[in-house]
Amino acid sequence: MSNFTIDDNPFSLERIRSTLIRLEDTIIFALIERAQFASNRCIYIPGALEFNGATGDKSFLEFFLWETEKVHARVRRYTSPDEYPFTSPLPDPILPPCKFKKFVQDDDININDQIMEIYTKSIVTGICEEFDDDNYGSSATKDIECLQALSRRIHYGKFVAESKFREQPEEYTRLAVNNDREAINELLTNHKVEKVLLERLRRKALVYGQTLDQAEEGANMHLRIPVNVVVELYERWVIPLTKVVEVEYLILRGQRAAAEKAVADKLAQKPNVK
Ligand SMILES: C=C(O[C@@H]1C=C(C(=O)O)C=C[C@H]1O)C(=O)O
Repeated sequence: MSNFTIDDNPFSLERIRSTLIRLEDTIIFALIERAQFASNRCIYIPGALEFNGATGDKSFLEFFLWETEKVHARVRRYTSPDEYPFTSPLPDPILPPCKFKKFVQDDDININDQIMEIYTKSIVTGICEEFDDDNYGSSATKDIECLQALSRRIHYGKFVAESKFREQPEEYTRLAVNNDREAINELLTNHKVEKVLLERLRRKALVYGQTLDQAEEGANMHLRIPVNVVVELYERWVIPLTKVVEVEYLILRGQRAAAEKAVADKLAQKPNVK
C-alpha cells in the first residue's frame, strides 16, 4: 500500500488547483519579462502607430495579437477547452481536431475584453517604468505572453466551477434557476484557499524577482518586479475575474441541469401508450 494516494481523477478539485498553482509561475515570469521594457503606451492606442498601413484602426498590440492568434488558430490552439482567443475572426484549423477528455460543458463565456482592458490600463502601469524606449515589438511580444497566461488562468475557472457543481449539483441548480449570482459567488468562494494563495504568491514574487547578483542570500536590493504588484494583481484582478467566470459558468450549468430534469420528469410522467 503506497504511503500516498495518487489522485487518478484528472479533474478533481485538487488536480485543478494544482494547475492554477503552476500557472502562477507562468504569470510571474511573463510579467518579469514584460517589466524589462518601458510602458511604451503608444502600442495600446488605436492608430498611434502605423506600420505601412498595417495597423489601420487597431492598436499595434491588437494588430500583433490578431496576427499571432490567426496562426495559433490554424494549429488548433482554440479547440482546446482551456484556451480562449482575444481577437476575431480567426481561420479554421489546418490540423484535425484533438480528442479532449470531456469535462466542462460547451459555452460562449469569454471575458478576454475585460482582461485586455485591465491589463493595458492597470497592470502594465504597475510593472513598467512610464516612458518610451522604442521597444514596441518586444513589449507587445511580452504583452501577448502575459495576456495568454492570464486568460488561461482566469478561464480555468470553468474547470473549478464544473468540479464544484458536481460536488453540490442541487444547491448550484437551485441558485442558478433563481439567477442568484451573489449566492453562487458566496458558495463557491474559499477564503482559506485564497489566503494561502496570496501568501505563496508573495514568497514566489520575492524569490523569482531576485537577480541573485549578491552572493549573500537575501541581500538583493533590486527586485525585477515589485512583490506587492504581483500580490495586488491577483487580489484585485485575477481572483475576482476567475470568480466571474465561475459564476457565469455555474448559472449556465445549473439552468441547463434544471431544464434537463424538467424534460426527464415530464417523460417519466408520460403514460405508456399501448
Ligand atoms: C479557484 C477556486 O475558486 C475561487 C477562486 C480562487 C482563485 O481564483 O484563486 C480561489 C478560491 C476560490 O475562492 C478554488 O476554489 O480553488
